[in-house]
Amino acid sequence: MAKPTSKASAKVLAPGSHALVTGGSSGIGKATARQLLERGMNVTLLARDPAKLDAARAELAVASQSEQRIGIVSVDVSDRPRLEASVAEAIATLGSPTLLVTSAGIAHPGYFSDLPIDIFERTMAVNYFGTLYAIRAVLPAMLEAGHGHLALVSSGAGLVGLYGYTPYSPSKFALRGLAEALRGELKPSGIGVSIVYPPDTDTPQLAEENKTKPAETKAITATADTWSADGVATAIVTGISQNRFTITPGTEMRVLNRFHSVLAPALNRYFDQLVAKVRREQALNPEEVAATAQNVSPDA
Ligand SMILES: NC(=O)C1=CN([C@@H]2O[C@H](COP(=O)(O)OP(=O)(O)OC[C@H]3O[C@@H](n4cnc5c(N)ncnc54)[C@H](OP(=O)(O)O)[C@@H]3O)[C@@H](O)[C@H]2O)C=CC1
Ligand SMILES: CCCCCCCCCCCCCCCC(=O)[C@@H](N)CO
Repeated sequence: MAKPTSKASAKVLAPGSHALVTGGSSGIGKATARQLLERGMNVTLLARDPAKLDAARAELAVASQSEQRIGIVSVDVSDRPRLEASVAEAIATLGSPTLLVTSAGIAHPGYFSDLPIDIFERTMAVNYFGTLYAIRAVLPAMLEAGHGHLALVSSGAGLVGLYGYTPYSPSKFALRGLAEALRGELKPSGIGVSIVYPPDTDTPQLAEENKTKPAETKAITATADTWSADGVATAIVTGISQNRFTITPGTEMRVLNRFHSVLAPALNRYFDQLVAKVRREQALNPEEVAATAQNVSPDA
C-alpha cells in the first residue's frame, strides 16, 4: 500500500540537497547517511566523538561522488547552545537542509532500583531534548524554504513500555508525542514528519547494551527479529520518499504500531510469563541465563 512519491518528498531527497543526520557517525544514523549519499545528497553528520566522525566520513566518502559534500560536526545534542551554533554552521556551509534525521540516542538498560537518577535524566536529555533542540534549530530554514522533512528515530520501546527500559522507553514515548503533536502543525507549511519504530538493530549500541541488559529484557525484545542497520535505513529512506508518518521496520513493529493499545494487556501477560520463565531458569542454572533467554519461543 505504498503511497506514490509526492512532489514535496521528491524535493526532500533531491540530489544536491542537504540532509542533517544526528548520530550519523554510527549504526542506524550512519547507514541512513550512506543511503542519502547514494541518492546524491550532501550530508552533515552530527555526533560527539571526533574520531568516530572522521572514520565515518572516510567510510561514507566511498559511497559518494567527488562533488558531493560530507560535513562533520562534533557536538553533544543535549547542549542546546552548542547544537544551535553547530546547525547554523552546517547551514552556512552546505545550505538550508531539506531533511533532518535524528538518530542520536542512548540506551542504558537495567533494573529500575539499580539505576542511578543520572541515567534517567541523561537519557531524556539526549533522546528527547536532543531531538527537540535539533528540530528547533533546523525549522526556521525549512519554513523559509517552504518544504522539508523531519524523521525522528524512536523505537519499538516507544510503543510499549519494556521491562528493563525504565529510563529509555519514556524518552522514546516522548518522541512519539512530539511527532504526533508536530505533524498537523507543520503540514500546512509543507514540512513532513516521520517517526521510526525499529526493533532491536545490529549496531555498536546494541552490542554495548547487551553487556548489561537484564536477561528478562532480552527475552522480551527477542520476540521481534533483530534487523540490520542497513535494513532500517532502507525503511527510513523509503518511508520518507512516500511521506509516511509512521515507519515500522518488520511485521512485529507494524502490528505493534497498529494495535499497541489493544495488544498491551495480552503482551504484558505474555511478557510476564517470559520474565517468570527466565527467573525459573536463573534459579536452576545461573550460568546459562543469557543462552536460554534467546531460546524462548512464543508458544513456550
Ligand atoms: N540498535 C537498536 O537496537 C535500536 C536503536 N534505536 C535507536 O536508534 C538510534 C541510533 O541507535 P544505534 O544506531 O543503535 O546507536 P549507535 O550507538 O550505533 O549510534 C548512536 C549515534 O548517536 C551518537 N550520539 C550518542 N549520544 C549523543 C549525544 N549526546 N550527542 C550527539 N550524538 C550522540 C553517537 O556518537 P557519539 O557517541 O560519538 O556521540 C552515534 O553516532 C538511537 O536513538 C536508538 O535509541 C531504536 C531501536 C532499536
Ligand atoms: C506480531 C505480534 C507483535 C508483538 C511483538 C511485540 C514485540 C515487542 C518487542 C519490541 C522490541 C523493541 C526493541 C527496541 C530496542 C531498542 O530500542 C534498543 N535496542 C536501543 O538500543
